[in-house]
Amino acid sequence: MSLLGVLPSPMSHSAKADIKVGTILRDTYELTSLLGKGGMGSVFLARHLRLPGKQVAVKVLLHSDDLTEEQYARFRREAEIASQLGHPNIVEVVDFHSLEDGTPYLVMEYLRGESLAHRLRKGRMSLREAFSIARQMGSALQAAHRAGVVHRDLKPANVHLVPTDSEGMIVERVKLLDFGISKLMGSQTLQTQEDVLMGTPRYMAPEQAMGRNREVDARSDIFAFGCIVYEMLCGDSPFAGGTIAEVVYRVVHEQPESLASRVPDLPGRAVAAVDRALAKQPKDRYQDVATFIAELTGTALQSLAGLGPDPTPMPPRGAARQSEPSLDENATDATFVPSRLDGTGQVGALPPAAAAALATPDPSLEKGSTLEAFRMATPQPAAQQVAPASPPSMSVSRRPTDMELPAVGAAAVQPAAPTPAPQAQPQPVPTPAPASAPAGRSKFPLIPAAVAGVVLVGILAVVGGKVFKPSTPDTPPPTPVAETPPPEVKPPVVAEPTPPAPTAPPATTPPATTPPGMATSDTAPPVTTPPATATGTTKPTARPGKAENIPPELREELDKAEQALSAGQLDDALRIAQRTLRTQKTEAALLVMGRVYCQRHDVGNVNAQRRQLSADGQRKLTAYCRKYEN
Ligand SMILES: Nc1ncnc2c1ncn2[C@@H]1O[C@H](COP(=O)(O)OP(=O)(O)OP(=O)(O)O)[C@@H](O)[C@H]1O
Repeated sequence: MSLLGVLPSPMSHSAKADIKVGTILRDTYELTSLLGKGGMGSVFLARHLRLPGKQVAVKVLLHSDDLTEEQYARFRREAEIASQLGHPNIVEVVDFHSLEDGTPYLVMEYLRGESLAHRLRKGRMSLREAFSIARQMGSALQAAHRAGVVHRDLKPANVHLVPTDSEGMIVERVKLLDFGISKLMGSQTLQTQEDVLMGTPRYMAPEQAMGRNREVDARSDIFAFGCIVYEMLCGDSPFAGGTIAEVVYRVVHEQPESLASRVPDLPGRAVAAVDRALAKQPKDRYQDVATFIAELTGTALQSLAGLGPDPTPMPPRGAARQSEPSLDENATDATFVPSRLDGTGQVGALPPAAAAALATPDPSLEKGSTLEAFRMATPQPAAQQVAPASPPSMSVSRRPTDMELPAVGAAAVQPAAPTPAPQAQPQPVPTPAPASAPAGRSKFPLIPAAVAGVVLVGILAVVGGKVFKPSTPDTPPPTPVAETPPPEVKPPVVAEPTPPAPTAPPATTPPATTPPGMATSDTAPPVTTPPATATGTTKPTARPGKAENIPPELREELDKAEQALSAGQLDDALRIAQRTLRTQKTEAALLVMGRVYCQRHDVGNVNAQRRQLSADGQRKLTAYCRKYEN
């Protein structure tokens, strides 16, 4: 059953009020505090009422009485994509449901720690720390791209740094968030329509800033990734400052100040890699994330993903109608989502204040979101960002400049073939419309018009030459921060022909013991055809009716997962088992995961695993879980 099976049709959503702290969703999740508000909804910390001690983050779609199909599709997509990618560096989605009134919500793992955006307020990072984060991001992005998904809204706010226990040390695990506007490669759904601005201007690739959404592919993510690496290494984003129009202009036309002049002690290799990632033309950028990471850090990105059959990309969902933009009134540093240049008069229909914001450089935007230009020009309520409830303070000290990392000799991942982008076509110059907003189109009529205006400005800038003279960014010199050892990139476990990802370090190997109540044969039982996954995709499934054919290197990984489980290292067991699923879906991996969830009393996930098991596997899991009841 698809995640959407539980939801009513979009048109039936009728929530009349914002959800409040204290609300209990479906007798299961009690909202305990507000974590923040984004463009799509509010994110709450919540506790699971039947699993004492289990905390989750619940994202509830706001204003669902005004919900358009596009917004609904975006929300649904976020849930589906994150749950199906199942990568240790991508936030885990554990549930998706709707309130009695139809308001959809999605339940994610609760991420402690802080966003990369928050971290970057302290200034630039050491090379070592930046590389560690970049490698983990790269691993997640590579998995997404291989699954046919382009994120399209990579920015520091969507990268979370989670302090994690590993092998007796605290390391930081990167988690990528917010697949809300991601695009399935080759899909022609709403997300690929032309002439709309989607993403966050400061991190948008030129083709994206121009609204050429059919040209957006994995290489657009690489551009955004390059912007983030630039910012980590020098403390400022490459295209920051000024109005939205100026940012768009710079993204499309101007080279940012070279990292070499801003941070002279950076290795030339890193400078060159970032320069190439930021190339204006997709064909001049890296064609895949693995090559970018290899050239940036000097060490190839490793992944199990190349070992087995590629996961089947999720089929595009029914194309939802392109309609209202989905910027929420409370969006903070939010993402632009579609506002059409459809000749309805919305193009360029800027309210005077927004038009002024486009034309006038605003130095106060140096550090903030480009969206803030509109917020300042339009009477929007202040955005809310609420600090997480008692985030553990993670004192990760950095080392003094550590400009060269030793290369870990490792086999390069065979890069996935990039999706070729169509040749850029000259864009027609839209005719500016009168500066008045059409009434009654939206609850927040100014923002869509303003967003559409940005696209117009971007296109005008591209086609008509230098429309705006951007102000010279007044950037303070980077402050070298002497800090500490960031999370190490762990030495890989070599598995032939391709070693596993360095972002998911293998568990230390405890003595192999059989887990309590689990026969050894549980790890590779004969299986029958498992039912379709909860999300209805066609990932490789275990073979029916005979023992699984598991390659030796995968078997080795599964053994490690078993050993970690029996040693009580649940995180490691889960991570290793999940990692193997990216190569081949096996009953053994599903059983390891199911048993981890049993021990954690995570009923929802136990059931999710159970549904994918053979009858025999289900029996074994049930027997095992009995021991952990109560
Ligand atoms: N799983 C999570 N655990 C902890 N905090 C989270 C989680 N998901 C989101 N948040 C926090 O909730 C806030 C809102 O997040 P959300 O993804 O809705 O919006 P956003 O990314 O800020 O905006 P937009 O979606 O418009 O780009 C952010 O501060 C984010 O860090």
